[in-house]
Amino acid sequence: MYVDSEVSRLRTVLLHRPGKELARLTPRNSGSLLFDGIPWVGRAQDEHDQFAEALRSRGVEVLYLSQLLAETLAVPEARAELTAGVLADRRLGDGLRAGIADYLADQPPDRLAEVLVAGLSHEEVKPAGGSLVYEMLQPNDFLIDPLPNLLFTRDSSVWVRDRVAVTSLAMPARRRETTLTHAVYRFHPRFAGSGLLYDPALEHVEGGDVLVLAPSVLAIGVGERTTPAGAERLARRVLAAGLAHTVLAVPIAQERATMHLDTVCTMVDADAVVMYPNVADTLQAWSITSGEDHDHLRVRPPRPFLEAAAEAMGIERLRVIDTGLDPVTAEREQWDDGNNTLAIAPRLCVAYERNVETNAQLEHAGIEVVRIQGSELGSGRGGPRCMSCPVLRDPLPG
Ligand SMILES: NC(=[NH2+])NCCC[C@H](N)C(=O)O
Repeated sequence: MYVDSEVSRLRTVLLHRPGKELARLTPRNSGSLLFDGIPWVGRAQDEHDQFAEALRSRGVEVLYLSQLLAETLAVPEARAELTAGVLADRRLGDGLRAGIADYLADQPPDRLAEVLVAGLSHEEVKPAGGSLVYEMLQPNDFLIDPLPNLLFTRDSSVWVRDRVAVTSLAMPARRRETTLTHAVYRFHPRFAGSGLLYDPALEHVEGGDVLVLAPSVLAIGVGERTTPAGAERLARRVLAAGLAHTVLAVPIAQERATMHLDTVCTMVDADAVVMYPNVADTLQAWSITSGEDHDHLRVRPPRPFLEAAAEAMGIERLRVIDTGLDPVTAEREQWDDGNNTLAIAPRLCVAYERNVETNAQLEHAGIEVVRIQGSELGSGRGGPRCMSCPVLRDPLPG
């Protein structure tokens, strides 16, 4: 497990193939569950399988979160922790809690994993003892909420070199995702001994905001999800552990369209990014380095992001692939995750095929684009980068 850049050869990636949790979305709950439409589940799965195949056929090992979770649940301590987590929900009441506890105790690991991801609705359980809560709920109410955004594995954990940061998700609909990743990284044999850099109890940081610009340089978007306090905490941890010498805090508009830094900027080469043209000239960065001792940080006032990044990365210039799009096309394609590419290697990235103009411009600039369908996957507002958590990349040649 090792990641020191956004672009060096990708070897292992963590994905989540969407399942029954998507079938829980309705027009009434999709807003609070952070989807802009009601995806066609079977087609979303096909699209996701194509995405996984595009990676596999290029030599990338694909790990599936559900499988890791089921294997993790074979460990009694992990099972106890994750079960206790959902039972602690204060909406339940004692009668229903006991009924759900009995139900969960009867499930084998793979079904339990499915319940933890897809949730549990009222009609699926019948508590043996009396429960006012159970009687008063409607058949389709959730007893355990579904996690449709687990698909975006980028956000619930992020690797910085050989350490993993289990993040602290800001939106209520996503908080429980990190109980799953936290358990997987601590209890699954594959990750035994991995050092935890961050945990969900800390200030909000989401993985979509974290870019490993170079082996010792991190950029952290601060906006709708990651708070200044979260960026500061992660910066302290990364600097103290010697995993970076500079962390850039990058303010982004606190809007749905730009919920993470990776919705406006992703790397496509060791010294190049594709960036939403409407922000390319205005993005700023505060730069954070270590002060005299561990407790002190040196925070420098904001400067243009591209300048601050190039300086920290020790390169003359961070190239922006100029998509040259008119503001309307740029806005449409940004909304559909045109800037949210996943690099498999330098100058080779995966992108949604629908962003025709952005992809054409990337190719024009010498970037090979592996196009995938995303009409259904994209209804959750996330592209190839959001849907992937790199676990192993080759070290970036120095
Ligand atoms: N890294 C990303 N850009 N992730 C996209 C997450 C989309 C998800 N529906 C949310 O609103 O949280």
